[in-house]
Amino acid sequence: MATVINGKEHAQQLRDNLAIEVSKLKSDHALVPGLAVVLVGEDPASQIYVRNKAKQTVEVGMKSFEHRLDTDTDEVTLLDLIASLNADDAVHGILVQLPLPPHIDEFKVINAVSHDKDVDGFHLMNVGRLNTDGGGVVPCTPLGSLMMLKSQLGDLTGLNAVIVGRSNIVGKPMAALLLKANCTVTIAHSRTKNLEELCRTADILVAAVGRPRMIQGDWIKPGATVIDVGINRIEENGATKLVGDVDYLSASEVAGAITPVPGGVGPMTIACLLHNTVQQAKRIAGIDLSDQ
Ligand SMILES: Nc1nc2c(c(=O)[nH]1)N[C@@H](CN(C=O)c1ccc(C(=O)N[C@@H](CCC(=O)O)C(=O)O)cc1)CN2
Repeated sequence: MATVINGKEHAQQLRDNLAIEVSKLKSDHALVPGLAVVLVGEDPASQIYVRNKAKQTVEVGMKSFEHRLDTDTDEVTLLDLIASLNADDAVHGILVQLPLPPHIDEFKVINAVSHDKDVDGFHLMNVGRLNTDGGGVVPCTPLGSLMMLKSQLGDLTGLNAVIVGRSNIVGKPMAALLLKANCTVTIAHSRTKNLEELCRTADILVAAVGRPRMIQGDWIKPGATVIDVGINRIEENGATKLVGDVDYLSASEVAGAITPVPGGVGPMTIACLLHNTVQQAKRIAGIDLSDQ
């Protein structure tokens, strides 16, 4: 049976370290990192994520600013709020929870956040940096996935990585990170031919397609490390259940290590958001990033 990569434990460890770092920033630099989270609408899952983000921000000693706007909020109002957060010295990180209602232009909103306060790594400047000098802010889900992979496998050099899914939030930045870690990287998607065969070549398989239990155990190379990014709510035996993009039962009989859903990548996404906020606060304050 595969080793279970426990995202909750990894996230707790990261938050414990961040709490120490935040405490030092306060005592040595009088700096309290602040994170503003903006939620437009009432998507139930987004409400849970935003609540957890705010709670954990406070738990590590940072300031949390929550902005909840009605579903029918117009784009100009949202852009005005972002402009005021960009100008607010107490705010070092700004996150606009996705998805946004369809009448709002996501691209415009993401790029209205100052790239210095972007903690999602979605701003064009940070996307560009990840794909060139690697110096910008890295999107939280891929960053958390990479941290768990390195902790599980050590050096990733030369490993064959297959990412199923080509989203801007996960698939593409994950590919950039694995490439930087010296993996040989393939991005697969809904139009990929011989997907099962391709998956069987992977030493590292990252599933980020948003299709419940799509990847079966016999698609996995024996001993491979599987990162399941999917978070799908399904109805089963009259109850709502959370499952990944990987069929966990069959996959865990073949894989060497696997992240569960829930309790895998999800908790690390939020912990990495806190990490990115601390990084941005230090950058804005001109504190050497290797200093703490
Ligand atoms: N601005 C952003 N929007 C969204 C992002 C993002 O990184 N930035 N990612 C996702 C949602 N997301 C974070 O916002 C997120 C998803 C899941 C979890 C999580 O902890 N999941 C738990 C299960 C929780 C549940 O019951 O639903 C788990 O997997 O154990 C955290 C964050 C889309 N939007």
